Amino acid sequence: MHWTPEHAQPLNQWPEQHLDVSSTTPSPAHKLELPPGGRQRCHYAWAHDDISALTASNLLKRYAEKYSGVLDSPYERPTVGGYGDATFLNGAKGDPEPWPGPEPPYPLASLHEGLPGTKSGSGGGSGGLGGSPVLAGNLPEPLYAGNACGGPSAAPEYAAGYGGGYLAQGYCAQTGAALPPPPPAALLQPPPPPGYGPSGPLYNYPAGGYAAQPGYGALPPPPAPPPAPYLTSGLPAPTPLPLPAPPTSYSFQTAAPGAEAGVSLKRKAADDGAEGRYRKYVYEPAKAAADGASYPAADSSECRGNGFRAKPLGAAEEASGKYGGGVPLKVLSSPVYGPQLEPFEKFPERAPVPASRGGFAVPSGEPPKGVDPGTLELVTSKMVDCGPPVQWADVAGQGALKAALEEELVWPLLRPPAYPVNPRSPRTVLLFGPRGAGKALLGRCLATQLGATLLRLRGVTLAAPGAAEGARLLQAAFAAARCRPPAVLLISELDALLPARDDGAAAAGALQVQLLACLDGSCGAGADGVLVVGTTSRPSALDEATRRRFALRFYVALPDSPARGQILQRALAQQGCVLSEPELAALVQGTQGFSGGELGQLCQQAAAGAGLPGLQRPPSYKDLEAALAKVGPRASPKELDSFVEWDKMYGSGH
Ligand SMILES: Nc1ncnc2c1ncn2[C@@H]1O[C@H](COP(=O)(O)OP(=O)(O)OP(=O)(O)O)[C@@H](O)[C@H]1O
Ligand SMILES: [Mg+2]
Repeated sequence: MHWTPEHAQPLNQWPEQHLDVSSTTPSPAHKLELPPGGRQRCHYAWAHDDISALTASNLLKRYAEKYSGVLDSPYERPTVGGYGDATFLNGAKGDPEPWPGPEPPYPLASLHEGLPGTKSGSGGGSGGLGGSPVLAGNLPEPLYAGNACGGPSAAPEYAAGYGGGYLAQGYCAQTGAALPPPPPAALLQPPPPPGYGPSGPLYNYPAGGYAAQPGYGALPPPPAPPPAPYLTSGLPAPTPLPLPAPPTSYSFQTAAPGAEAGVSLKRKAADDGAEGRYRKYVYEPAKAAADGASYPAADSSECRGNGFRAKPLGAAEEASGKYGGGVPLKVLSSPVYGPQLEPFEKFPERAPVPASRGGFAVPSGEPPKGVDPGTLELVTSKMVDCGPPVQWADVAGQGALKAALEEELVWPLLRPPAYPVNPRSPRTVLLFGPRGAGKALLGRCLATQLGATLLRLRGVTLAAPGAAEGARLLQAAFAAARCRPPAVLLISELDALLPARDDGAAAAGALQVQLLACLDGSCGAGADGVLVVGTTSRPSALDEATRRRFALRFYVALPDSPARGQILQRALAQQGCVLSEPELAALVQGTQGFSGGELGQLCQQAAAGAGLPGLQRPPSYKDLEAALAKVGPRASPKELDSFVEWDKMYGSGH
């Protein structure tokens, strides 16, 4: 400052002059009250804002020397008790008042932004560097306009856990964790909105990473999160995003959900969440029976329905009796779902029937009323199915259908007390779909699940001897079923019992009349413990009277690709043929539209092509390719469409 005589006068008489700035720290006498609003302006008598070039360069040089070390040195968190926000924000030490008035024209990040608990967007003394809080924190006050008027002379210090009035609601004070030195460049930009960090990854997962998804196997936890990148916005990391919904899919071995025709989204949606629920339906290649049969033949002398072994009654069997009539059954508990799923429990053993009565006999020893004993004997010997038990897992695919059958039919029949709402659980179900799609197989499976004796009839067989004879056999079958509960009466090709719509032959009518009477319960079908399963590949041939007699009507669609693969593998394994993965995949692809029955025929055809009977070697892929020329799918696309249409109109959906 150049001394002149005017300067001898008292200060306040000094003429307005420009200040020759040599320090920006005004002496106490010059400390200004902050003007309301707006940025602080310093107007001293001698202040003027143009300084000589020499002075400016001296200043720059001095500051450059003085602070070059600071800029290069790592950021050290200011010690406790240093200057708090107040100092910085207001250029007046310890002044707790927030920066008065409206925010400065643009949201400057205050010195403390970037520290959890700092007031975001607050008017701040940080000047010139565009909201570079921490960098600003490193720099001396000359760079802060706010401090030009009495700011601290040293880098501001932050009280650990600072919680002064400047903190916006909801922010927690910095807890003393040293902040990593911020990337200076990143701090030169205006603070991004909360939740967005620098160009690096979004910091949005909890410190411990995501918990493994329940049920779908523990997802590998994501790598430990990097140290929280300093968010230039100065805001604490946003709350973690909600965990992603676990993936939805059936857990048992079939195609992707919905791949099976007619699978209702409702049921799928209802079941998607039950992880592992359908695990019990997983299709397991059967243990090839010694004689190569698809199922180990049961010992027919012990035939009790599906080849059950007789076993002395246990206490549980005594206690039951719901379906036992005179023949108490072990109380079946419904299969346990979910991860703790037990392997499908052995279906109950049926109580032994004294050998003297053999075969299918009335528990009380009395033949059912109105039924000729000879006919009864015929029915018993011809109709009782002594095939091996069929578990859900023996039926490839059909996941949603199996679940519907179990929930709407098996459970209510097995556990009436658990279903008080529906005192009369359905006792009639119609399975319709293409030939060989597995309708009879499912009927047998129902008998196994119910621990029931299985009586099998074929519409064609009943109709063959004439309607009158057929009607008599039908009546005997129902009576036999009634006196050996629980029993499943499986009537295949139901449509054959009805007169062909076009010829209206009266004879067949008698058969249909008998069928409807029996379905109405007049010959035992309504009795407890008798389930009638009708199957047809011509549902449209059923008239309304017959259709309405079946409380449930389910579409048995052709197997999807995974199911075809499982059926092929099982059939070929029984012939000692093992295909490579690519060969099996090609075969599955090449048998699109085949039913389970047709796949079995294909394998038999291939085996036949693999050498003379008795000299056969296991069929090879080439034999299968050759067999494809002879065995093809019977159901036409038009026919398949008609099934879907009928299902939409009359099906129970699943
Ligand atoms: N989903 C499946 N899983 C395993 N095997 C199957 C499946 N579908 C059909 N099969 C096999 O195909 C053959 C025919 O099955 P099934 O008799 O149940 O067909 P269907 O629908 O009753 O035929 P139809 O309409 O001619 O009476 C059986 O050997 C059965 O084991
Ligand atoms: Mg059948």
